Amino acid sequence: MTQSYRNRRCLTRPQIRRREQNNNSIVGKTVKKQRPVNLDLTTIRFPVTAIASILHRVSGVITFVAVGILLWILGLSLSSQEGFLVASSIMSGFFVKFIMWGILTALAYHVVVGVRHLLMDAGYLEESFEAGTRSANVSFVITVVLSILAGVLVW
Ligand code: HEM
Repeated sequence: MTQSYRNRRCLTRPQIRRREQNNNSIVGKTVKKQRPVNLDLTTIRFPVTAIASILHRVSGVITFVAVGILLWILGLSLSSQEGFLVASSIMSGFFVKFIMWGILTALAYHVVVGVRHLLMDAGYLEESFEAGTRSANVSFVITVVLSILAGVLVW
C-alpha cells in the first residue's frame, strides 16, 4: 500500500506521510476509501415523493408572494369606480392572465399536497414509500385537472 502511494508522482512527502498515518488510524479503517465523488446533479434521479415535497415548498412560497399581489389588486378594484376599471384593464392582459393562472395552479397544488400531508399525519394514508409514491402521483393528476379548470376560469 505504501509503495502505491510513493508511485504517485503528484503526492508530496507530507501528503504520503499523512495517508500512511490515516491508514494506520481509525480513519483509515472506518471511512470508506472509495467514496463517491460524482456530484453531477444531472445524473441524480429524485423519487417522485421528493419532487412532490420540493414543489410543495416552492408552491407555498409562490402562494405567499401571490397573497400580496392579489390583495393589492382587490384593494385597487374596491377603491373607486376608476380603480375598478384600472384593475380590470390590468387583469385583461395576456401576461397578467398567465401569471394568475400560474398562481392558481400553485395554490391548487399546495392545497392538494397539503391535504395529502394532513391525511398522512392523521394516519389515513400509510407512511410507506409505495403509498407515498401513489398519493404523490394522484396529487399530480388532481393538480393537472384543477390547473385546466383554472385556465378555463382565467381565460
Ligand atoms: C395563503 C395560503 C398559504 C401559504 C402562503 C402557505 C405557505 C406555505 C409554505 C411556505 C410552506 C412551506 C413550509 C416549509 O416547507 O418549511 C407551507 C407548508 C404547508 N402548507 Fe401551506 N400555505 C398556505 C395555505 C395552505 C393550505 C390552504 C393548506 C391546506 C391543506 C396548507 C397546508 C400546508 C402543509 C400541510 C404544510 C407542511 C408541509 C410539510 O410538513 O412539509 N397550506 N405552506
